[in-house]
Amino acid sequence: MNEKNSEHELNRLRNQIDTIDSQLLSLINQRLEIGQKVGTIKKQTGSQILDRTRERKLIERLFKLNRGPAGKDLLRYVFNVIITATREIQKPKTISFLGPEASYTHVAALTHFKHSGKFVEQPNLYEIFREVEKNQSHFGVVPVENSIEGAVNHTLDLFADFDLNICAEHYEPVSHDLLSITGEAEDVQKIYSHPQALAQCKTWIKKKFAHAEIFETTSTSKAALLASDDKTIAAIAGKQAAHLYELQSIESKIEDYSGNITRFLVIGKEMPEPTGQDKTSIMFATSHVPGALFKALEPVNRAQLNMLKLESRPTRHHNWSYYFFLDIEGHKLDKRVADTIEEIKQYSLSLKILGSYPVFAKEAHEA
Ligand SMILES: C=C(O[C@@H]1C=C(C(=O)O)C=C[C@H]1O)C(=O)O
Repeated sequence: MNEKNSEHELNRLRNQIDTIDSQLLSLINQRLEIGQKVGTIKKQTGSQILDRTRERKLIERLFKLNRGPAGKDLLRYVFNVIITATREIQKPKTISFLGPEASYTHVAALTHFKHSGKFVEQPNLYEIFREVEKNQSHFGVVPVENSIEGAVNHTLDLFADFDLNICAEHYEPVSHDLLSITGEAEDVQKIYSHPQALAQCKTWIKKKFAHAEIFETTSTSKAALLASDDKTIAAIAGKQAAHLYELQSIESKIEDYSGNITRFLVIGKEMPEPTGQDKTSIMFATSHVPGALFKALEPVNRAQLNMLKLESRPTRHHNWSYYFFLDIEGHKLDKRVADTIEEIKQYSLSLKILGSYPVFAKEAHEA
């Protein structure tokens, strides 16, 4: 095929793709409209939006119908997104995240909710908790722990101030870029980022940008936004922020350790049902006497429950008194878990169940 012919053929094929895309768009919208009608019936009959049996049958039917080249994984992935959107339209959800757009919390929120819902940015973590408490948002997404830097203390402290449930957990890989308008290292005089990201890259910064002044921002995307206005500012942020704020990468993967991952929590007022693979998070304060923590944890050991995490934070009410944040295996409706929590309560000054929720399964968010 000569150049002219192949260009002609390419145009013809792309026109076909455009026609198919128009049909797909129209079909997706038709499906969503039908979903809305199904939603109205469910509301009248008082039935639940989610119908897992119907969803499973629907996917199985498509697998049987399929003649390729699409594989099962692709079909599951594509239809999962469409089904999530169909569920969402029956009962729209509002989700608060740490703004501005393209922060890691935003990315985690989008991935967790499969881009379905109304995503609203908040200027800080406190506002996320407050929006959910005031019923302005159904859910909030907050970072709680990073594999390099450890606990996000601010989030833990907010659990003491608000009575909200943990409804889910989400793990999101985090890889940082140094970003600026020009993408030239010699233009950089200041480095902006969230304290967690700065800490995750501190050795790299010391080695490569010892001369730069460091400034903390409320989020990595806020740093990117500020960098998009001044070529002497470089932001440590993710690829999504680079894209959104039209920044160039000076260097990628600048975190001090690879495999960097952040655990996020979805907070809300819902209480997830047991799934058989759950975690329960509690917080409690022990009295300031020798052996208090040991006594409080003994029931966990006796019940042979797996302890998944233990963190401590000052209560801020009295010096040297602490809140302990404990994650254990199982759901609070499991008798063994409920009895253990009752026992811990007896050795605690106060105890709050933060929630029982399914253990994160990566596949659930891919498929
Ligand atoms: C549309 C419905 O509601 C939900 C969405 C489904 C879908 O997108 O096909 C299927 C089952 C339900 O979880 C339904 O019940 O048919």
